[in-house]
Formats: sequence, C-alpha cells, structure tokens
Amino acid sequence: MRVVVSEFMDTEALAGFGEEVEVVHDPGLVDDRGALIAALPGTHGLIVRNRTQVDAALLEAAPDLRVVGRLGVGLDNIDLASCKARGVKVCPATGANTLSVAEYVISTALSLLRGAYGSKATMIAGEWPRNALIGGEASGRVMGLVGYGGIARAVAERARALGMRIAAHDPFLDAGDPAWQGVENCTLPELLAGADILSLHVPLSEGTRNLIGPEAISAMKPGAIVINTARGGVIDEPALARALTEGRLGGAALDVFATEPLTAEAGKIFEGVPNLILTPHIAGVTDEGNVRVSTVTVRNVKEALADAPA
Ligand SMILES: O=C(O)[C@H](O)COP(=O)(O)O
Repeated sequence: MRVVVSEFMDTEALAGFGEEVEVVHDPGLVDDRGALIAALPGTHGLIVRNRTQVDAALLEAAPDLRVVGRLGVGLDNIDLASCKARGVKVCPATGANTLSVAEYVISTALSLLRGAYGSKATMIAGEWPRNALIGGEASGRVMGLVGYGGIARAVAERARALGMRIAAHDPFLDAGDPAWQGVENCTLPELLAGADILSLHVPLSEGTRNLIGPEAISAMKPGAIVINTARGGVIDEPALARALTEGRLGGAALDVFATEPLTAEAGKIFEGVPNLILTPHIAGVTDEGNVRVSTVTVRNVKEALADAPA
C-alpha cells in the first residue's frame, strides 16, 4: 500500500501507518500539480489539507486510489461526486480542530471588542491613549452563530462562560434537537439584527456562497463584529471592507479568503480598513490541533485501506 501526503502534517503521526504502508510526505506537492499527478499511479491513499484540489482530473490520474484523508473538515476542495463515482472514500478529521477554531473565535472576539491591544507603537512613542482605548465587554452581548454544528457549539460553550447570550441560525438542525437548549433559534434576518458578534460556521456550497453579502451586512446591528473562520466565499469581502471603512460595522476577523493564499492584488481591498484582523487560514491549526488532526487522519486512512477491496 502507498500513501501520498501533499500538504503539511504532524510527521510523527505518520508512524501510525506502520511498516506495511509506504508513505510519501511532500508538502511541496500542493504547489506542483505535475509532480502530484506523477506520484499518483500506484497510490492507494491521498492525504490533503484545504489547498490540494482533488478534482476529476486528479482522480483520473489515480486509478488505484481508495481513500482521501482530509486533514480538516471543509470538503470544498474535493469533488465528492467524482470520488463517489470511483468508489474513493473521503474521510474528514471531524472534531479534531474544533478547539483550535473555537479558541480563535473567542480570542478575536475579545480583542476586537476591547480594541486595546494595538497600542505598542504609540506607547513606546510616549503616548498614553487611555481614553481612546476604552473598549467593550463580552459579557451581556450576543454571540450570533451562522451554522450550529460542532465548532459553533464549542464557541457557544466558551462564549456562555464569558456571560454572553447565544443565538444561532441553522436550517439543517431540527427545531426539537436538544442542542438548541439555552440557544435562541433564529432566522438569518433575526440573527443579523440581534448579534453583537457574528461568527460563521457553515461549509462553502452553492447555498452559502455570498450568504453574507451587501444586503445581509446592511441588516446587521450597527457596530457589530464579524468573524469568519469558515470559508472566504461565504462573505462578500468588498462589501465587508466598505462597511468597516464607513463605520457601520465595528470590526472583523478574517481567517479565510475568496482567494487563498491572499495575493497582494486581492488584499488591496483591505488596505486602511480599520479594526480588521487578517490571518492566513490558521484558526484550525494549533500545535495540539495539528497533532490531533494528523493522528485522526492516519487512523481514518489506515482503516479505509484495510476495509477497501484489494
Ligand atoms: O476545513 C478545515 O478544517 C479548516 O479549514 C482547516 O483546514 P486545513 O488546516 O486542513 O487546511
């Protein structure tokens, strides 16, 4: 059996495959499509993060492939229909990076609400901007969650511990589900109007593309904060940048972008935009999360290879 890993992962976790599996771990393959395609014949398992495009052409070049292990949960880079048609199992690392994302959401929410942590340069320059840096508290504010799956629930638990009220919108979660206990079950317009912090936790699909567009943004509570750790395509970036610049929204943290990696060209829309935190798709990647995601993925792929017909 042979497994190819085309992006970074915790290398120690690869020992979980044991002696009988040949492992090719080359994080450079994600940026060298030709080399990746060339490595695929004779490969039974492929392990990817979010950048390797597992599309029909790649699958065509991988006649022996039986399983794709995903070092994360988003599956928008994987052509699920083509995988299904070819009998290739797709295994996300569900739950393994939940804590990393939830802590990112809470830490950016607190940073943006407080607005107090960017004063190093002015302090060193001898200024004392005490009144300018009086921020807000999380306690008593509304954490609004778009999507109420595992990661959103972990955010809710932490936000509740801070004294926040929790509201969520999730049309796929039955109204009678016990997960709604202690959470306001809202329509999207209700959530937009009531949330002080709006955090996105939906996959990117045709149904969620530009879900938070100009109309949704203008329906948001004035001064609200947006946090996107889901996928860039869920939010209209130029509309968000405008709302922040005009002061209609109070702040935003974006970890995911319509174009990734964010290029200097695509990043221009964020130039000079106030109260904006930009990070390079790291919400789900902590040291601990990376080890968990890698360990779970090796286990998933190993099990799928053992189950697959020879
Ligand atoms: O989908 C996910 O789980 C996150 O976007 C993180 O994905 P990655 O770390 O595997 O790229």
